[in-house]
Amino acid sequence: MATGSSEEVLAVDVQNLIESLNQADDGGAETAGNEAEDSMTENLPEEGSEVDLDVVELASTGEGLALYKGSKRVYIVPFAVPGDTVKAKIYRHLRDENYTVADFISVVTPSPERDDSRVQCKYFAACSGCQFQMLDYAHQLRLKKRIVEKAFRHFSQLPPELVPAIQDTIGSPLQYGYRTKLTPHFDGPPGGRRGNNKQPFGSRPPIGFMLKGKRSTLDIEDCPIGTDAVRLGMKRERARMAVEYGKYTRGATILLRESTKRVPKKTTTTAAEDNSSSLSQPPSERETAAKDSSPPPAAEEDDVVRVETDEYTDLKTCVTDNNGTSTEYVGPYVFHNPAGSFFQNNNSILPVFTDYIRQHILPPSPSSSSSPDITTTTTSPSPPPQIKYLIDAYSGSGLFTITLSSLFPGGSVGIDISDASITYASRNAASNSLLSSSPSPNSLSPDGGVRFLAADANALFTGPEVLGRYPPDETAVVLDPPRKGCDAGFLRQLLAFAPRRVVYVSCNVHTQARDVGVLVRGETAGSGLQEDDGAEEKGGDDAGGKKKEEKEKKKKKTRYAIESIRGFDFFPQTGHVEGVAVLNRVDE
Ligand SMILES: C[S@@+](CC[C@H](N)C(=O)[O-])C[C@H]1O[C@@H](n2cnc3c(N)ncnc32)[C@H](O)[C@@H]1O
Repeated sequence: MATGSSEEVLAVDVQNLIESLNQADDGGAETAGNEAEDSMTENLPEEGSEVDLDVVELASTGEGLALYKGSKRVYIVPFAVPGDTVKAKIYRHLRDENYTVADFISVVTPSPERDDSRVQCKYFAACSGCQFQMLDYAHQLRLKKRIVEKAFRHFSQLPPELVPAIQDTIGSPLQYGYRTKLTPHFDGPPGGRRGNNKQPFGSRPPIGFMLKGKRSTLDIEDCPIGTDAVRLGMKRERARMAVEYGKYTRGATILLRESTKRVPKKTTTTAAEDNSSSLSQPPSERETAAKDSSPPPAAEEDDVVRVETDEYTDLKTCVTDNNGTSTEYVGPYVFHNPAGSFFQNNNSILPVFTDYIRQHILPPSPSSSSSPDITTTTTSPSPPPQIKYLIDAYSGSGLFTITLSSLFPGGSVGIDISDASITYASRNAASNSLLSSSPSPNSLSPDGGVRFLAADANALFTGPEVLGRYPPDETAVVLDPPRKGCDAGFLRQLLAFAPRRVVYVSCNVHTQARDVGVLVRGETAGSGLQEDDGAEEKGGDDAGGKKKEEKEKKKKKTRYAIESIRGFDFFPQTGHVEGVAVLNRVDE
């Protein structure tokens, strides 16, 4: 079970529910372990039978946790919310995992929170996505706040006093029609083993998403969380497959990625053209339209969705070529991306989200904060130095590096393991007039510009570039790793580097909580760095004294305090939430 995986998250929720049931029980002395054993020896309903279950909790994976006839065994049932009584079919009793998995059949008595008229998708309760559709949106946001709370309670391994109250989840402006990327798939023809099956399909295979709880694909005509352009793309791809299915001998995933061509209605000076546009200006004060060098949409007029505003017309199309380019606008910035590589999937929330990161990447000014600045040492009356440098680890095609760069006069560097994303990141910096004046495209020199490096994030700490050139006291780091989080080596090196401020963004709040726990507990700065042999100390001269002082400093523990944590709803109708944790180095 990988840390922060759905299986682990579910297992933790089940265990906590069993413990709370035990505590509520009169005979509370019984342990969760005993209870689990009892639940396996009790008469369990037969696999395949249908039973009524009372849903008492919502797991952080989006499923309901239910009980059967007063027993304390936990049943996992999807598409159900606390307060529901549902009819479910027992799928499997999992002895090791200590729970039973069941398929949802129907609602017997609805929870007061449930209103099925809210459901906008005809595949609800069959497709594995979008389990929250029956809930009011405000309620979905409250549930996501709770998911973040539980993640930090159970996965950070921090005492409660070190975790501030989780703030309210910021909602998505669009709650349907928001996903700029969908990837329906189809399976290969039956009867063959991977790769060896050369038989063509006899008819168009089902194209869609996984059936909930099954290893088969549900044919999906339309997906209402997709944007209009993506939904049109889905229709077009299904029509193409109805003709071309015979060409395929294997299963495949179809890329549907929205791309925007922005056509201004009146001439505006672009940031790229305006030489007076200063890097230190916030984007709101720059001219609006960033230079768009994207090609015009090649699609037929029928495949173009037009979105009109006072200033421009957006022509939205759907890219299906993984090696193609997609273009998105976030506020005044334009981003070109390799269509098959990572870019955030909900464009509607990105202006709100990137503004929030802009507001929090630097410490609050003393006048705007009632609490003392915890990065200021208590013994020194002098204010801490200004933060001038930004490191964007796991930068993708530069979303944060570019939207934050005007706050960092010293310079910004983004690093990502994907060559394609970094090639586009440099192009995006140019399109937004932010390229460094330094001639070498891979140079990290902090000269006020924006730089990108195609490498593993650990490379930040292995060369002299960042360690030598980005003073930790004047550097902020934004982290946005993939779902599995940061690796232990990266966190150790980050602690050794000890930047003043860290903003950790993640689409998996469980691995985020784990990693934030590591940063808050801290490690000895300098661990992993080469130790000196202490020869100079023996002389007891000035140089020796300095060396000793230096060594003492290295031994100091670097740790962080959490300033704030909150979720952003990038994924309405689902149980997923994007977390943002803001951390300050604690100087002791
Ligand atoms: C969640 S995405 C974030 C991208 C970007 N911050 C954004 O919002 O568009 C995670 C990124 O981490 C990159 N990545 C994965 N493993 C990495 C590693 N070991 N070192 C550097 N980047 C990595 C992926 O290529 C991907 O672009």
